Parts: sequence; C-alpha cells; structure tokens
Amino acid sequence: MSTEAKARPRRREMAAATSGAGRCLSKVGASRRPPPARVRVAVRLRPFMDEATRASEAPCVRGIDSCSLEVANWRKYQETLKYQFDAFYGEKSTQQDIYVGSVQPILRHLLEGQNASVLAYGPTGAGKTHTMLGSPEQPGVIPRALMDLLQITREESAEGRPWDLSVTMSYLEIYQEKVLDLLDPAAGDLAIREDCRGNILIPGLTEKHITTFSDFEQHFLPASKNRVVGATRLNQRSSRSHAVLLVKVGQRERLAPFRQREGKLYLIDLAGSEDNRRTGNQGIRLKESGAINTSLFVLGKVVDALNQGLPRIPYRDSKLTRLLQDSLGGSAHSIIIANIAPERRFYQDTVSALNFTARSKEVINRPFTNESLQPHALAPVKLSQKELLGPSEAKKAKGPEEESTGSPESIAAPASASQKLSLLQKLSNMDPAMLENLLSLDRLLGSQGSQGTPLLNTPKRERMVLIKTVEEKDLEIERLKMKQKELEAKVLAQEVLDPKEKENTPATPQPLPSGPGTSARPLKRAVVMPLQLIQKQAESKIHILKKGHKRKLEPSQESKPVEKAEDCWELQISPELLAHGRKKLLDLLNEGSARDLRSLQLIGQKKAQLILGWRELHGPFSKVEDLEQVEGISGKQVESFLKANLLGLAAGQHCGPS
Ligand SMILES: Nc1ncnc2c1ncn2[C@@H]1O[C@H](COP(=O)(O)OP(=O)(O)OP(=O)(O)O)[C@@H](O)[C@H]1O
Repeated sequence: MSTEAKARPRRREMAAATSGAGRCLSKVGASRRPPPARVRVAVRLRPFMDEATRASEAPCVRGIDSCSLEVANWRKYQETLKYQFDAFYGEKSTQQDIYVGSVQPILRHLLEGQNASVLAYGPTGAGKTHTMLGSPEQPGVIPRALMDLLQITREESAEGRPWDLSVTMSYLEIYQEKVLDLLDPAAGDLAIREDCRGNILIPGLTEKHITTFSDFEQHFLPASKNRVVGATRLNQRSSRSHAVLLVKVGQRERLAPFRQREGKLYLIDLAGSEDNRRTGNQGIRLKESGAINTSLFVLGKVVDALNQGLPRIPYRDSKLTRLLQDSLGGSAHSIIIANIAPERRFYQDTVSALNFTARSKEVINRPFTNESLQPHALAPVKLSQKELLGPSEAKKAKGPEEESTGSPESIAAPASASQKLSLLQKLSNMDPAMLENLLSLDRLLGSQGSQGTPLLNTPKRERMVLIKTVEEKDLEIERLKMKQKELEAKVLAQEVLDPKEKENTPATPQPLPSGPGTSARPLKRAVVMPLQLIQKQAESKIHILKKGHKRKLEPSQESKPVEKAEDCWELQISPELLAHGRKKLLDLLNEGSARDLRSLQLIGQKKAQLILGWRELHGPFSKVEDLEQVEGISGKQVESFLKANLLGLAAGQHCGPS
C-alpha cells in the first residue's frame, strides 16, 4: 500500500477531531484562557541494531505496559527502576503507532489557534531522526503530520466553509547557540524576538507557503542537506544541531467579524545528549557537544519548572528554549518523545534520558530478568560464603563430613594466628603485580590437581590469605621433595641390602591396600607422585625464583630502626606461554563483550565502554599495546594491565570471549 493510501484513514480521523475542535472553539470564545497544559512525555525504545548484539546480550530496558517500563539497576542488581510516562512504545512499535498515539491528537489544537511542539529527545544513536523523519518506507512524525495538516487545511478551507486556511513552513537549526536558516544558509545567525503579545518571532527567517506535500518536500529535502552532521564514535551521522521545522497554520474568517488565528507547530529533532567519555569527542565535536548538552540541560529545567508550576521558567537561558517560549508551556501543547536504545552500551544514556523525562520513578524489588542479566554482569562478583571466608576461615566453617575428607591441602596445616598476621604484613608490602602473578600460579596449581582456590575480585585481605596458602604450598612442596629424596635413598639402600624384595615389588603403582599392615612404599607413591607431577608441569612453564634478600629499615620500639631481610622474587615465564597469553588477551579485547572485558583485571565498566567505543570506531586492535590509543587509558595503565592479566590468561584461567 502506498504511503498516500495509508495516510487516508488517518486524515479522516483527524478531520473528525479537528472539525469537532472547530465547533468547540466557537462555543469557548476567544477571550477565555484555556487551562495550562502539561508537557507530555512518551518513550520509544528502538530495536537492537544488529542481530549479533541481540543474540549476545539481553536488553537493559523492558516495557511493563503501555505507559511504564523498567530498567535494570546496575548498582543493585536485585532491583529494577520503574518509570511511568504518558505513553511507552516498545521496540515492535511502528511509526504509525507513535504518530497516531502521541502526535496526531495535539495537531487539532493548531486549528484552534494554539501552539504545539513535538520534540524528539534522547542519546545519540537512539532513534530521534528515525522517529521524526523516518525513511521513505517508514515515514516518521514530520511527513505524517505535514500530510495530515495539508489535507485538513484543504478540506477546511473548501468553498462554503467559514475559514480560509493557509500553511507556511520554515526550517532552521540551532547550532552552537546560533540560529541558522536552513532554507537560506547564507543568512547567518538570526535573532529571536518577542512581540508585545508575547509571541516569539525570528525576523528574516524564510517562510514558504505550501499547499501540497510535494511543495513541502521540494523545500524540505534540499534544506535537510544543509544540516550539520558529523561522525562520532556512537553514530557515523550524528546530528550536531537541533533541527527545528516550524509549520504555521493561519486562518482567516471569511465572514464578519473576520477573525484571524494562527497556530504554530514546532517539530524538533534535538541533537543527541552526549557523554563525551563515550563519544570520544574532541576539538570541534567537543565544543558542539558542550553547546548541545547545555541547551538540553536548560530544556530539562524548563520542562521541570513547567510541570511543577514554578513562577519563573528559565526560557531565556538557551536559544532553544527561548524559541520555544510560546510553544512549550502556557496554553501550548507539547510532547517530548524520549528515544532510548536497548543495548547495554547505552545503559547510562538510557537512564539519564529517562531521568530527564520521567514524571515518576520507583524502585521495584525484583530482578530484571533471571535469564538475561547475569548478576556478575551487573554488579561486582558475589561470592559464596566459603569464597568470602578464604581457605582457612572456610575450613573452620566446613561441616564435620567435609572436614574429614583428606586433600593435598589438608596436609599443609594452617598457620597460627600470629604467624598468619606476620605473613599478611609481609605480603601487604609486596608488589601488586607480584601478588597477581602468585595468585595465577595458585590457580594453576589448583587446576592441576589440588582443590581449586578462589578467586578474582576477592577483597585484598582475602587475596593475601590465598597467597599465604600458596606460599605454604611452596614450602610444603619443598619439604615433600626432600622427604621423597630421603625415601628414595632409603629404598635404594634397602634394595642393596635386600635384592629379593625388588622382585616382589610391582613395577607400576598399585591402588592403596585397605587392610591393616600397609607398608610405607605404596604411601610414598600415593603422596609423592602427584606432587612431583604438579611441580614438573608448573616448572616447565613458570618459574618463581627467589633472587635473594633485600635489606630494609623498619621502625621499631627501640630508638634505632631495625634492619630486616625481605625476600625478593622474580617470575620467569616461558615465551610460548607469554605469546599464548597475549593472543588470548588480544582476542578478548577484539571480540569480548563489555562483560568479558570487565572480567579482566584493572578493567571496570568505564574502561570496558571506552574499549568498545574505540573498537567500534577503529576496528580490531592489532596488538594489546594499542590499548594506549584508547582515550582515557595511559601507557602506564596498559603496562599494569598486561602484568595483571597475561599470566592468568596464559595459565588458562580466563575463558575466551563469550
Ligand atoms: N525504531 C527503529 N526501528 C528501526 N531502526 C531504527 C529505529 N530507531 C532508530 N533506528 C536506526 O538507528 C540508527 C540511529 O538512529 P538515528 O540516526 O535516528 O539516531 P539519532 O538519535 O537521531 O542520533 P543522533 O542524535 O546522533 O543524530 C539509524 O540507522 C536508524 O535507522
């Protein structure tokens, strides 16, 4: 069906509404002041922009009903934020739904001589231009409103009707607080004036008479090309200005008393609210962004003041609000369509856009979606009680059955409280990168036979307890190696003394006999062999070498500081293991989601977003060091990042991109 054909029923609907309004108007009389109108707010959630993102992540917003929606609360993942609006349009809503539901009803006020405005608000890339302009296949608010208005004016001013109607259009942009005529770009910055009746005018602004939709297109399409757009990290064709289409509907009464009326309609595609840490704006883009954000901030203050009925409305604080002074608040009818996006990278923008436009908001105590937003993606990792306690405390918390289960760790007795304290003090002086590396080694040992030991993201104190366990394990390994040598020497000596026994000894390790009278030999195999194996595997890849002692002066109760020896450590990792770690890290940086990136050491929400933004704009990183090119990440940070992550990844402690 053609757009023209689709528009026909709408015209009939609107014609009914407007002629009703016309009759109503004659009863009301010109002198009666209509009640002040509140600024209405509708929210439109656009769909995911690509199937891959839709498949890999859950939306961070979901609709509840036709007026409310909820957003995951990433600070408290067991809560959601519920927002209430005049209308909510979900991702499946069509251009027709938005137009008929929220825009068409206010157009009839133009024929009553009142002003109206429709503003598309929202973060950059969330669908404002799509909502206002759309495409030839999916025309937005502007073409639909123009078609209806032109049709109505033709019908209402037909011969024999009491009023003669005419329509004019002007098209301007507010760019860096300058008012520029898009129908006459050479005109320069235009002034905004107010006449004695409080009407806002722009002297010198081009006004074109239009009677048909093709008249409109003839002026509008070339003028749209004059609009300032530019590429940012988040939108290749980002609108850098507020585009304002002004449509005036004039009416002249054909018979006495020959009254005249004029209704103004502003259709505004606002520039996107921008978080410059994410857009990566610099230079001119940053300056543009400053102007955009300032005028949007003032718009927010104006809407708040209007909706709260405050005596002073700060219209004059920006060109945009000054222009809208007679069309926003008072007797004007306004609707803000807040456009939001479902992707997680838009989360902060979505919440700010909703907070900007929200009439009411409440916190609901229930998870957003069980299956979609995994807790660790939304909040710092929540650990089980056992993990939080750390190995020694966890052991205390274990039940009797668990406690009786023997494990290699259970051989190493926990240190006494005073020993523990001194170890902790010693460890707290260690280089953090060294701590990380030791942790990785701990994990490696854990994965190669001993009980897995927690964990990334544990508090520092807990990490220290873990590292203490690693140190204890190292000592235990040393002790057992010595013991093994001793036992082997004893066995050799025994074999020399009793060669017969050698013949009776099985060549391969046998299961432990369960009965009484077990000799020490099978026990030697059961304990020593696995430890040897662990040691061998770890040794082939990673060496932690004690380089010697560093002497350090420490304050003491006596007058003189006491000289203390401190162990110095050096880590040696095989080049293949390092290369493997680097490759894994690079894959994660290039393919990982925000959640994957956040699971890396030293990468939080902000850095993950910066990396994603950079990747989107520049494509994949060719080497890990390219991270330095990401705005907000310094060379030093890249160095620490490498130190903190390489070993863990090389040792296989991190899975690939999800
Ligand atoms: N409801 C929707 N359905 C399908 N595609 C959409 C929808 N909303 C937006 N898009 C698409 O998303 C992309 C970004 O939208 P758009 O340019 O309208 O964003 P914007 O908010 O105007 O951005 P900016 O402020 O940077 O100009 C476009 O490719 C657009 O076609």
